[in-house]
Amino acid sequence: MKISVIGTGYVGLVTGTCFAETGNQVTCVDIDTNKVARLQKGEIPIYEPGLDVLFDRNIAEDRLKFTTDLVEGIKDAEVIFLALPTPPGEDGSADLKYILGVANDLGPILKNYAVIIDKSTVPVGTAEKVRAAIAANATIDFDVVSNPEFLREGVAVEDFMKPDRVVVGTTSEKAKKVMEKLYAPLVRQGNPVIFMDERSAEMTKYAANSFLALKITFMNEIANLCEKVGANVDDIRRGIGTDSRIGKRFLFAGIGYGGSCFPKDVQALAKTSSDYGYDFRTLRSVMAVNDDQKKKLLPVVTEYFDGNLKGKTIAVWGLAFKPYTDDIREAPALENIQALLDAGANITVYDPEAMDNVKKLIPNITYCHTAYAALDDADALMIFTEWPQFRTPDFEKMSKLLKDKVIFDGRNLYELETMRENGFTYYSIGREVVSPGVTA
Ligand SMILES: NC(=O)c1ccc[n+]([C@@H]2O[C@H](COP(=O)([O-])OP(=O)(O)OC[C@H]3O[C@@H](n4cnc5c(N)ncnc54)[C@H](O)[C@@H]3O)[C@@H](O)[C@H]2O)c1
Ligand SMILES: O=c1ccn([C@@H]2O[C@H](COP(=O)(O)OP(=O)(O)O[C@H]3O[C@H](CO)[C@@H](O)[C@H](O)[C@H]3O)[C@@H](O)[C@H]2O)c(=O)[nH]1
Repeated sequence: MKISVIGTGYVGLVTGTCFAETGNQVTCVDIDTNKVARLQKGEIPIYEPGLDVLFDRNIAEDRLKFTTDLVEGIKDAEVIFLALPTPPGEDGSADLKYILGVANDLGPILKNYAVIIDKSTVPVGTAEKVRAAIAANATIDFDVVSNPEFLREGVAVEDFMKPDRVVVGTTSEKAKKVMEKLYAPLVRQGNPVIFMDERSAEMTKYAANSFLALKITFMNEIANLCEKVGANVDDIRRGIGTDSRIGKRFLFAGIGYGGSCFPKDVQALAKTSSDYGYDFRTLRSVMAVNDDQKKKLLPVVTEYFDGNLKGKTIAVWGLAFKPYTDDIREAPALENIQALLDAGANITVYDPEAMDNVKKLIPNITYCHTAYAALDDADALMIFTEWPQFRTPDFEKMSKLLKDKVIFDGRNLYELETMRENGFTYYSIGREVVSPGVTA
């Protein structure tokens, strides 16, 4: 098939590359000239494991192209993906200006029947708006389909190539056939392509993200209670996750959820609810609890240093909102670093992939080449991202480098017993505090 992808960010680039990999002819369009120039030179502008192999192969085999020219980009396309940003507007609703802007541009330049696919996360009713915007200027037949994307950053290629399910919102039989053909190579193991009306498809995406955010937030509240009653949240996770009705995944308590999706999508669903006169109380709680959770370790660190962080050096491990990505959107680390700086602390940081992105936002901290370099002469370590390389560090080396052997861990990386054996003071989430000389 001839496919066009408009918007070549995390979703667009993965979508374009993966559909080239299944043998289609793909052109990716973006208005960011710098990004397109890099892509045309064979450079991937994001860090996404496994994407490079597919990207290089499909460019070499001439199935994957990049352009800034929309007319050229959609020429002869049977399928046109909209993988454009939908950031939160001032009132929390998803801002549709990018999607509707492109929809307005598409009308006059469509020259053959095409299925236009909303891949972006968009509120209920958007497909109707996109259809109306295109139809206002179009002279030929087209369909608009809602096809939300469920990939996770860091494992995007795997999620895309082997999706748990594909959700397609359309009532057009013609579009349905195109979508079946497009996705057939990705669902050969029998994972379903679930057809529904477009409003339900749009809502499914928000329901999925909000439910996952709720699941994490519930565990974060259990963790907060564990700290008070003297229980261990990791044991509770294992104890409940083995119940197949609950499931093992997305039960890890921590320093709050971040990223480009959960925060904005929970907010957007809450806004949709209030627009329709429904008070979605669990969503309001999820947002409020997560805001607090992200700041949870700040008073703990401050109290440890007797209420005064002035002149203290805090080492930070992890900046990305999660491992295996350089994405720092809504990353808990950033808010915490800013608060520590405001309190007069100095910061030394290490992240294997995300430091370049943070440098642009927070230039006045020390970026280190290794995790250990960040610890040199620091008064304490804070951990915000569970990169695998932080999981089994050399505790002896850490002891020598840190001025004070204290760790504030927002991701529960270490066993309490290990920290006790190594003589650290160790604060984590939903577990007892480890203090040297104090037995469990
Ligand atoms: N990032 C994820 O993991 C993920 C997963 C599922 C769904 N989504 C949803 O997918 C959508 C895109 O997210 P993303 O993370 O890929 O965003 P992104 O910011 O990484 O990429 C969007 C791209 O669109 C380009 N763009 C903006 N206006 C344009 C225009 N008029 N023409 C062509 N290109 C234009 C931007 O330059 C940018 O490269 C959002 O709705 C998001 O909620 C994201
Ligand atoms: O048990 C868990 C799992 C995740 N998180 C946090 O939740 C956030 C989101 O993580 P994850 O869902 O893995 O990353 P995303 O790439 O943001 O993916 C989510 O958002 C995408 C964009 O909508 C969807 O496509 C995906 O299905 C959905 O998982 C991160 O801050 C994680 O640290 C936890 O705190 N505990």
